[in-house]
Amino acid sequence: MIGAPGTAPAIGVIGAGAWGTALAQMLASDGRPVALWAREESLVATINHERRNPTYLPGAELAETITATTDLATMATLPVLLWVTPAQFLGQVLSGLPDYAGDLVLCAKGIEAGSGRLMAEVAHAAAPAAHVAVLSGPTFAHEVAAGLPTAVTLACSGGETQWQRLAPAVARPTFRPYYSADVIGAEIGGAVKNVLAIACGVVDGLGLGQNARAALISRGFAEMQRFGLAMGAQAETLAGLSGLGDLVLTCSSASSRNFSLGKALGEGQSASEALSGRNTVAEGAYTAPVLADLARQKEIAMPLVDAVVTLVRGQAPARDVVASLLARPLRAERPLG
Ligand SMILES: NC(=O)c1ccc[n+]([C@@H]2O[C@H](COP(=O)([O-])OP(=O)(O)OC[C@H]3O[C@@H](n4cnc5c(N)ncnc54)[C@H](O)[C@@H]3O)[C@@H](O)[C@H]2O)c1
Ligand SMILES: O=P(O)(O)OC[C@H](O)CO
Repeated sequence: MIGAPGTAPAIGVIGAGAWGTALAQMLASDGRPVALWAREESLVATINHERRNPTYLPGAELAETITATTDLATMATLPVLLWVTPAQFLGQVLSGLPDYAGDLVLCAKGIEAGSGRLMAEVAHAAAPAAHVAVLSGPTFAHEVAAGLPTAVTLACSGGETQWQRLAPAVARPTFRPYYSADVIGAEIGGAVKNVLAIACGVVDGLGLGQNARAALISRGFAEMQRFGLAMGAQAETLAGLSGLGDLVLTCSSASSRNFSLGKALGEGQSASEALSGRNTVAEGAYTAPVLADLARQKEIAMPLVDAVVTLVRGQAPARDVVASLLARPLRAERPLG
């Protein structure tokens, strides 16, 4: 049983990394009980007894109404689960709950390497009866945990009926979801912006200036639009919180793990040095190669994404990669041309 008798949670969070823990804290901010699943036994004990998560979200004092557990089967009894394991582990962990039939809100941002599947496709295959939604937007975990305001896209595969169920379960005074029915668009914005944030970090690490960063955000958004529209996303979703909003956030701050990975590459660290020794996930490094493959299959030009692949594979130094991007033939600005 999760929680004290009479205080059983109606909502659970799967994954107690920085984002899962911050979401649990946000959901508990009005005193409601929240169940939080972690893989690590020791982390469960620390959260329950010391009210903190020093491994993934240091500095936050966690609400008393959060109860951590390693028992996935108990989580399956809850009607709403926010799924926050990193993108590459969604299928593996969700396969532990194949019969889950509640609302499954996907919060990871990435594309599955190997299969090229977006998160909702992975979820449909692993738990076919679940009602999938995607929550994505400009959300640094430490800010959300501290109660600072933000807004997100909540894209519901079950349309407005599902939104009517989920909005009150997820919204809090400083956490404002906006409805969308465009699941693919919400997923693509979050996955692509992580890759572009690595590129922006490289620009920062090389000291190329703020003009270059703004130019990269704009040309990166053109790549996101080209890819997204070809995959069936709606333009308004890509221009919204989960697309452009999150792109601007993640490309502007070393608080982003993806940006800081790129910054390290720009400062001259090798890809293996920059990637090793992290216990936090920079999703863009795993999404970039599979995204580049998907784009190639669809004959969509994504030169910035290709450049990030070259960098995370350690195939060329950052300065050379930037030089070859700048030497590309001049062309019209049209994002979709
Ligand atoms: N941190 C943020 O600010 C933030 C905000 C929005 C979205 N996200 C997204 O949320 C997702 C999770 O990121 P995070 O920041 O919470 O993670 P994190 O980097 O803080 O922690 C890593 C997580 O991966 C888990 N993990 C490691 N190996 C695993 C395995 N084999 N199987 C299952 N889980 C494993 C760890 O238990 C931990 O929960 C990512 O897709 C990220 O893009 C993060
Ligand atoms: O730290 P990052 O780069 O994983 O970004 C975190 C969130 O996705 C920002 O919205």
